[in-house]
Amino acid sequence: MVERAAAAIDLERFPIHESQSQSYLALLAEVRQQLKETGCARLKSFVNSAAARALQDEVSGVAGQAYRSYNKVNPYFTADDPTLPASHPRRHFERRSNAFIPADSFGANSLLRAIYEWQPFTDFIRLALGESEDSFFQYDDPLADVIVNAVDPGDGFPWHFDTNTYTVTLGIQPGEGGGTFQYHPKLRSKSGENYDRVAAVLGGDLSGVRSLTLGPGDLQIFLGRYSLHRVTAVTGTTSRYVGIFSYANEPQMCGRVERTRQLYGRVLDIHLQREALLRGDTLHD
Ligand SMILES: O=C(O)CCC(=O)C(=O)O
Ligand SMILES: [Fe+2]
Repeated sequence: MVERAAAAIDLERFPIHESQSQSYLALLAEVRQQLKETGCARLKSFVNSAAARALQDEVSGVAGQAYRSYNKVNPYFTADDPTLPASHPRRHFERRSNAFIPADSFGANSLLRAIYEWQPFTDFIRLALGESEDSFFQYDDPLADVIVNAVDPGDGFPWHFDTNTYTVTLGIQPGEGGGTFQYHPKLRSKSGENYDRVAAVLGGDLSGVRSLTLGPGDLQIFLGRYSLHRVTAVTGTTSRYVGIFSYANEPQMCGRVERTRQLYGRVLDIHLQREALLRGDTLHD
């Protein structure tokens, strides 16, 4: 498993297995700089082309297991607030169609999982994000630790801020057309929502917006909590596949029961048990 990850990653350009080397430190500095400047770091062809093709085959083989859910969302995933003016960003709702291929589709033989499980990969992501060993853990959720976001032709993902601080994605299949990842770097910050500028982008002002297509094998580290972003509608006949690797700041973190049911259409014992632990009982509300 470990060897598969090492063989899949272009270690000449991205020597993430040699943490003491000069080139490792240079790579780390470069990624950190990109994150500081734009909130988004992209390592093009991080996975070599043979492995990228293998990932495409692997994901196509389990795409039928994707769970689809449809809803209307605002950029903050919050409920409508009729006390605000109609033009307020929190009242801007767009249709979101979402299909996640759950993590249990990627078992012990999965190359996508092998990359996620490779310790040098986790360490590199952790250091790039400036996290310490006691504040950075793989997500402990067998349905959600490593998943694929599958966007079918006609679908997209409207403007939003992520709930989590960062998202680590791996391009697998871009789709024929569309499916562009667009983001406005650092549109909001800890100190303010910047609603005026958010409203401008929602209204079509793309002047501060950057666009990129995540090619097969490209790795992206993105600080999605502060940068408004979307995926434009996919066109053509093939779906867009992006692997999503999840991490948490505490050990043993897994999804809440309600949210897991929304995203995957089912829950596992671990979700019920952890929630019971948190709540102290297993009674229904
Ligand atoms: O598919 C992508 O490139 C990003 C999706 C995204 O923004 C998200 O899952 O929050
Ligand atoms: Fe996002």
